[in-house]
Order: sequence, then C-alpha cells, then structure tokens
Amino acid sequence: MNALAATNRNFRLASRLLGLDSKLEKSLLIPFREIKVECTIPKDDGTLASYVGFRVQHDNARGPMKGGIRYHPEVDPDEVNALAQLMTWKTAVADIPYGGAKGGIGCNPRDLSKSELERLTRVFTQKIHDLIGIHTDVPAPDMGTNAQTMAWILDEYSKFHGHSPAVVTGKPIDLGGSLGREAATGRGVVYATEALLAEYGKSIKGMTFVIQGFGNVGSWASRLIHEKGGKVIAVSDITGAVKNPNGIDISELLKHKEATGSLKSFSDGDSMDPNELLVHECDVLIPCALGGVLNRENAADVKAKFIIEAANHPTDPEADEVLSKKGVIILPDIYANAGGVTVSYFEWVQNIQGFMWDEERVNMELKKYMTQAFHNIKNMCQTHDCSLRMGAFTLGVNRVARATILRGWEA
Ligand SMILES: NC(=O)C1=CN([C@@H]2O[C@H](COP(=O)(O)OP(=O)(O)OC[C@H]3O[C@@H](n4cnc5c(N)ncnc54)[C@H](O)[C@@H]3O)[C@@H](O)[C@H]2O)C=CC1
Ligand SMILES: O=C(O)CCC(=O)C(=O)O
Repeated sequence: MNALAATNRNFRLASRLLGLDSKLEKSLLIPFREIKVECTIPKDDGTLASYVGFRVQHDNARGPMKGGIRYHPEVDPDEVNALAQLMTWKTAVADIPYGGAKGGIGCNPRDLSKSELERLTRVFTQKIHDLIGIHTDVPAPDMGTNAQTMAWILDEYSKFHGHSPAVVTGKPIDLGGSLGREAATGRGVVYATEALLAEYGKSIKGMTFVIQGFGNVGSWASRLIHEKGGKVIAVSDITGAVKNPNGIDISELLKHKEATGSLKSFSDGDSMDPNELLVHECDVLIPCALGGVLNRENAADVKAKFIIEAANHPTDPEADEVLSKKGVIILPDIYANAGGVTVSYFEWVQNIQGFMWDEERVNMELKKYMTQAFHNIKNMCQTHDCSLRMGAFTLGVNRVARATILRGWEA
C-alpha cells in the first residue's frame, strides 16, 4: 500500500472512531493546495538539468501550514501528499498552532555539488515564494536537507519579501535558528521513548536498541540513548550497517562517519547486512530513515518488543496488523517524531518575538510538550479502546475537526 493510501486509511479509521460527519471527513482529506514546479539549473559542467519540486499544503484550520522539505530520488506527489497530511495530525497531536504541509524535490542530493544544491534550492524558492510565508506556510528541513538549505531559502525569499527569518525553521543559529532545533527530533524521540517505557516499568538504561538511519534524527537519537545508558547494538545508513552486541560507542561512530563519510570499516563493531537490521534481536527498534520499511515482507520476522517511529510512515498497514498481533508496541510517527516540529514552533515564536531562548529552556519546554502529548494520546486510547496509533490519530484529527467546525465550516 503506498504512503497516501496508508495515511488515508489511518485517517478514515480515526474519523469513524470519532463519528465525524462524512462531508467533514472528505473535506479534511482533500489538501488545501498542491504545488508542482519545474526547476531547471545549470550543473557545474555547464549542462542543464531539470527537477520536479512539490509543496503540498494540506490544512490550515489550526494555523499556518508547517512541514519539512525533502530532497530524495523517490519523492513523488503521493508521498508528499501523505507526508503533508501527517504533518496536519502531528502538529495537532503536539498541540502547536499550525496546520500541515510538506515539500520535496525529486533529486539525489548525494549526486549534486554544494553549489548545484544551492542553485536548485534558490530556483525552487523562486517558484514557490508567493505561496509560503510566516503566517501561511513555514518550511523546515527533512531528509536530504539541512540548516544550510534553510539559509538559502531564507535568503532567496527575503529578496522578494524583505528579511523574514520566521519564514523557515531549522535555520543556522547565526540566522535566527533556535538552540536545540538540530537535536530536537532525536531528543523528542528519546522523551517519547522514556514516556512509553515508563508505562511498562522500564527505562532506557540497559535496554538494547537498533537504529535504522544515522542522519539528523538517527544520529541524535543514538547519541542521546547512548548517553542515557541504552545499548545501541546495531545502526545502519545508506552506506551500510554495523553491529556490536555489547553496545556501539556512538561518539566513536560519529567520529568515524565524520572522517570517512560512511559506517563501513568501523573498528568497534562488525559490519552486517542492512536488510537484516530491522529483524535483528533487540528490545527497541527505531526506524529513522525511509517510509514503508516495515512491510508484509519483514513484519513477521521483527523481534523488537517496541518500535518507535522516528521516521515518517515507516510501518505500512499490513505490517501494523502483523506486528500488533505479535504484541509489538508501536509508538506512531505523528507523536514519536513531533519533537522536531515542536522546536520549530519555538524557533518561529523566538523569531517573531525577536528574543532568543537558552537551550535549557528549549529542551525543558520540549519535554513538557512531549510528555503532555503522550498522556493525551493514552486518554484517547482509553476512550476509544484503540492502539497508540489510533490514539494519536483520533487526538490529532479531533482537534483539527473542532477547529474546522469552529471556523464556520457548516456555513
Ligand atoms: N529532520 C527532522 O527534523 C525530522 C525528520 N523526520 C523524519 O526522520 C527521517 C530521517 O530524517 P533526517 O534524519 O532528517 O534525514 P537525513 O537526511 O539527515 O538522514 C537520513 C538517514 O537515512 C539514511 N538512509 C537513507 N536511505 C537508507 C536506507 N535505504 N537504509 C538505511 N538508511 C538509509 C541516510 O544514509 C541517512 O543516514 C525521515 O523519515 C524524516 O521524514 C521526522 C520529523 C522531523
Ligand atoms: O520542523 C518542521 O517544521 C517540520 C519537520 C517535519 O518535516 C516533520 O516533522 O516531518
């Protein structure tokens, strides 16, 4: 099932649990606006190359639309649509005053030089600058993009609209970024994991973790879990996978990756088949890379007791069913990875106030939001006698539905 069909399915299940009116259900599913633009840039060798960029603005009932921009070869309209919709429910679950959006460009950032990436980002911004804005749609980083990408968007956008730091979040600190934003998604994953494990009388210390993806989210989650005494026994990224049953020294792995650009040939662990990683024996599995990685092909073989969805949409509905039957507890993406957008919200607030918070305050507020959201999800699980995924979906969808009705949807 593709990402959009899966997301629509989860939304509809939540809508039925909430007893939403069918016309409202339909209106909440249809995106506010879908943008598709052609971006042609000169490559460094003087030839021209064309790429397709997307921005899907899903819903703005609760506030400006918010969500990352992804650079990846598999970016397609359905996936961006699904990810935009997930942002709508995610911002509502986190209870931050935003709607949902997502963007992407179908390209492989690893094949582009820094100056080619800059040109591509600037052309994309030129095509969408009239449709984004501080109070309409605020982009941020996602897979394949980072603080530098946001700096280029800010610069290009500001040529048309004047200096506007709050138009993007996840910016470099020197351009108005927030302390703590870079680590925020991984840190939020850790707070979410702690909240979940506490329900089972467990804590991170001493438990074994397997982590897929060692980019922004995966590396920060690994680092913080390692610092809290968790044993990260296997990690993978696009370059390969490494395991060590005694626990990988994450600071050494970070240094190795920095020096070689790869997880290969790490001396403090053995290399392993990346396909084996998701079914490796562990207490907690944390996918931090692509969507759809847990599917009908591998779900039955998963050995983890807990899955924390740091990636967006890592588990397709078929796998969800198999894993639930096996008793695996899944903490859903629209909650587990909400730490990133929550600190993006703090960044936007700081830009609008023209006042910078210290990192301690950012992390303390993040913990408060993540803990509160977990308790709200649990309440929904009790009310509707449902899984954590449906608890999160009913929480998010209900808040968006209420805002939509209050704004006069029936008029
Ligand atoms: N950056 C953020 O603040 C947020 C990111 N997310 C989600 O977290 C996930 C990761 O995002 P980032 O860390 O920002 O991206 P990133 O681009 O910094 O890192 C992605 C990582 O995934 C790895 N990867 C790619 N293909 C892989 C494969 N086939 N097998 C194993 N590893 C593979 C890459 O090598 C890299 O280590 C995505 O699903 C994203 O949507 C969710 C919320 C916020
Ligand atoms: O920080 C943000 O605004 C969005 C992060 C994002 O794209 C996500 O949560 O999937």
